[in-house]
Amino acid sequence: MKINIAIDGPAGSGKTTLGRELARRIDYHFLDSGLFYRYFAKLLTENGYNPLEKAKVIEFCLQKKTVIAKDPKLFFQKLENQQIILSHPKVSNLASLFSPIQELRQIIRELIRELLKNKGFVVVGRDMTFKVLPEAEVKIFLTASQSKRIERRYQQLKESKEHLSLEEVKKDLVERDKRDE
Ligand SMILES: Nc1ncnc2c1ncn2[C@@H]1O[C@H](COP(=O)(O)OP(=O)(O)OP(=O)(O)O)[C@@H](O)[C@H]1O
Ligand SMILES: Nc1ccn([C@H]2C[C@H](O)[C@@H](COP(=O)(O)O)O2)c(=O)n1
Repeated sequence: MKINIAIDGPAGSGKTTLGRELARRIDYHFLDSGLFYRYFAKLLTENGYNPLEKAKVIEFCLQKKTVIAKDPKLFFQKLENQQIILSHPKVSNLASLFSPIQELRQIIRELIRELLKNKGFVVVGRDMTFKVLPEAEVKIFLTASQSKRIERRYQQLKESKEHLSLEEVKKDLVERDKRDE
């Protein structure tokens, strides 16, 4: 019988690295909740919404959630196809503008719970073990010191095309830690 495994922890703690590898080894689906926030933020922006128009944003996202829940396979395919674009720091910035909207967070949490009900997922994200999937059969909380995580993120970006200075990486990660508190 399959179960769900939730991995939580701050930015740069290694959730994605561990989650992907674990899912590969035990032949589970891997789900990165951060991609959901990024997907919605990108879609909202492309459709002309801004985070100040809260009511409109919520209405749009509720509609999208219903459509996605009807055909999860198509949605997973879209996330897979858009992975590189969604991982871009520009999309990360968009996500951080929309993700403080509590109602949007609730919509995404409900969507994730709906998609995970058939089990067999390794899911990663910063509120996975206590807000989204508190009943997950296995819960892992990863952490590392802030300075280690800054160093890792800096190296990670250095290896990609999106090279940022150590100061920029530090500022971004410290801000993200504050938002996640
Ligand atoms: N245990 C580890 N030791 C050293 N480096 C690691 C370790 N785990 C992950 N890393 C490296 O740290 C970087 C960040 O890891 P990863 O993307 O998995 O973190 P994350 O928690 O998913 O971050 P975010 O929440 O920002 O998406 C990657 O370059 C990864 O290779
Ligand atoms: N469980 C989650 C996952 C992500 N977010 C927010 C935080 C960021 O603003 C954005 C992108 O996350 P990332 O892909 O960088 O991990 O989504 C969240 O609030 N809860």
